[in-house]
Amino acid sequence: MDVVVLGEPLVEFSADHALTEARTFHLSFSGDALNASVAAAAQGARVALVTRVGTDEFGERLIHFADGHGVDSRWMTRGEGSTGAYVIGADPSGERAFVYLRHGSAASRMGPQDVDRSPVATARVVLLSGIAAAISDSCAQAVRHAAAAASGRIVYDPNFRSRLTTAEDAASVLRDVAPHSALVKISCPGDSGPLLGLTDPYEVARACLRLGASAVAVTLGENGVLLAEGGGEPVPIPAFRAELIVDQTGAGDVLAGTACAFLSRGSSPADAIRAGMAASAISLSGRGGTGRQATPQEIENLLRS
Ligand SMILES: Nc1ncnc2c1ncn2[C@@H]1O[C@H](COP(=O)(O)OP(=O)(O)O)[C@@H](O)[C@H]1O
Ligand SMILES: O=C(O)C(=O)C[C@H](O)[C@H](O)COP(=O)(O)O
Repeated sequence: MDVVVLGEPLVEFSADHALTEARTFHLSFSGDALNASVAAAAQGARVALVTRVGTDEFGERLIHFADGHGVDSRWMTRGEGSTGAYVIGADPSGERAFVYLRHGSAASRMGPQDVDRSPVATARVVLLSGIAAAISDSCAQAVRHAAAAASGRIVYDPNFRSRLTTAEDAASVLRDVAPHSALVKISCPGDSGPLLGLTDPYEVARACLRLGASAVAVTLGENGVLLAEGGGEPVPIPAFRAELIVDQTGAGDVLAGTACAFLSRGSSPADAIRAGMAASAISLSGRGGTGRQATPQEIENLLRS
């Protein structure tokens, strides 16, 4: 495999109104692990998603969705617990409001044994996230186990979610996984504030290098990325101009998945991140994290522009 992603795909129900009033929901398929897997597969990488879904209809639909987007679903096993889901509403302030329906889900029952029976140890690049580590203690063990099994080939996205974990526990996973990471992608201030107590991107980059990551991409939304590699000074990379912004959800996941695809074929962290940034700018024109995939040609055109 070029890229293996460990985590929980989610069925997404989204509304254009506040959840206190919404009556109609749009169904799509998302979750950070699925968003990133689909983005990596769109670049031609051989991608496996390692997860569990329920034996319910939604589990079946998630597997079909992954298959249909070129993601190898052989390690999406079906078992006890329901398929993870979440509901998104538009808060009157414009902020997205999330309700998770994932407690005790099938994916939350994963553990180190799921890693052992997957291609993690032999994959070129393995994408792990703080969300995967946050959904249960056994999943946190699986993430740490995968980091050790693919040491030096890990891309890590802390993706802090205060509804799923504490800043203290999330920081502990970051400290444990960073030394195994070829690249840490951390959002500032969203992840860096709670996990590192830092909101200056330069300080965040240096702190992640000190934790042992080989390279760090500090994501700054429309302000792009600050990229740092061991030994060098951090370099700001401006965002590509998005032609159309429909939904920012999942932009970071698309960046991470696309960067994994490029790293797996030997690109430098800087080239991989630039490709990821191009893909995420294009993805903003689609709804949710899997609504719009950039083609390799579109990325090439944007990188040349
Ligand atoms: N409005 C935007 N215009 C252009 N690119 C964007 C915009 N928002 C996000 N991006 C791109 O997506 C990347 C990730 O977005 P960000 O919101 O920082 O994600 P996350 O917080 O999940 O890491 C950014 O670094 C940037 O390259
Ligand atoms: O909370 C979870 O478990 C999710 O997976 C939610 C989302 O699908 C993405 O993670 C979006 O995250 P951003 O890329 O930061 O917009």
